[in-house]
Amino acid sequence: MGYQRIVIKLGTSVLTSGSRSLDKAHMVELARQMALLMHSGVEVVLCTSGAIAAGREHLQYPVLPDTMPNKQLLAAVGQSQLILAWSELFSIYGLHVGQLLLTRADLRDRERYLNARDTLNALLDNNIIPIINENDAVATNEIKVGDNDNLSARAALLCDADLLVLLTDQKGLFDADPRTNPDAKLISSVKNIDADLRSLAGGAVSGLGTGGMATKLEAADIARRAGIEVVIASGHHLNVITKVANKEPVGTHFSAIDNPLESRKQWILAGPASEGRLVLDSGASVAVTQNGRSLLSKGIIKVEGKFERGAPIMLVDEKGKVLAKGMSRYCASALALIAGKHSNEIESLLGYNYGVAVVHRNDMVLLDE
Ligand SMILES: Nc1ncnc2c1ncn2[C@@H]1O[C@H](COP(=O)(O)OP(=O)(O)O)[C@@H](O)[C@H]1O
Ligand SMILES: N[C@@H](CCC(=O)OP(=O)(O)O)C(=O)O
Repeated sequence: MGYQRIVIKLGTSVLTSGSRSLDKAHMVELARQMALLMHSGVEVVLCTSGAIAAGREHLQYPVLPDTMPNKQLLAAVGQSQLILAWSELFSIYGLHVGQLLLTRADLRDRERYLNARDTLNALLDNNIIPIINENDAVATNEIKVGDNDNLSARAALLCDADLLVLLTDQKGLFDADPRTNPDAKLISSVKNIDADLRSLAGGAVSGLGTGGMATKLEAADIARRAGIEVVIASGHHLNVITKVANKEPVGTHFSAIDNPLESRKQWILAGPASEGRLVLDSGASVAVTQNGRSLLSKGIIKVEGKFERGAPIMLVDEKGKVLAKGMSRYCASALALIAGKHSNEIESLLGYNYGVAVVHRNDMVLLDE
């Protein structure tokens, strides 16, 4: 059984072929491959970078101070050029495109998340290619990260894809950065993303890219935990898109986990970055990770960061190892008061009680390897 719905992320390095401007000739080739899939009944969602690069090109490489508003200026100008280019290229193959500019806020808010999902499905149901990019004009912190790798993973969760393809300027994930290590070897398949594997991935070097391999691994981990296979490959490999769609061995393949998260936990995992951290004692760490229990106040050693009730937080052990991501039932200041105390003291200490579990197991996604 082939893939039915594929999210394809094209990094800046692929769209510019390492130059300062969009490589329209290569974009035609990529559009041809995606059109071939669409016409064969495989649904394609395109997550495209390149707005900032396109903006610089359109304005003829203005010398601008490296400020956030100027990056947003370039992205705002470039996005219109980018979507125009994709619209014209796909029209060659008889396909229309629809633009979705998303931010983390759109994916954090459940209603906006569901609205975006409905739009994606409506476009695909009508054989129209959804084209997604970060809404850089308003999403300042995302421009600083500029991370379309993670955006494409969230798009894959949003549209319930069965494959995420991250195309870049390297053949895949290597055991070291191939730019600086000529002896680096390509890793062809990954069954588990652990700290050792993450340590192989450096940041962006191409100068035009933003995410680097580190964000590609973050994206791969989110997608695979939701049951979505992932491939990282070179956007310049001959027929890379059709080959990956046909399950030919190209790039680095990441297996999906056997028991994918249900949709609410996918939403927690792919939701906003964590705002706080709870340090758990050894007993709570075992209870949460090995016994699947909820986190009680007694097991909290330390509360780090400021966050409100319902905010996503990271649960770590005494050595700082990340154990889980969850939604806290209490704000940071309340947790600081009840940390280390027995659950039956909550009411007396706070004057209110949202329940014994500080983070309920149904609001928790385990991340320990
Ligand atoms: N272990 C690794 N394997 C492959 N590439 C790596 C690795 N570590 C760092 N990199 C760097 O990540 C870059 C790809 O990320 P990036 O420049 O952001 O491209 P894109 O624009 O496609 O996101 C590669 O050009 C490479 O220099
Ligand atoms: N929204 C930005 C995306 C930046 C980004 O993630 O770039 P890359 O690391 O090349 O995928 C743009 O279109 O330039």
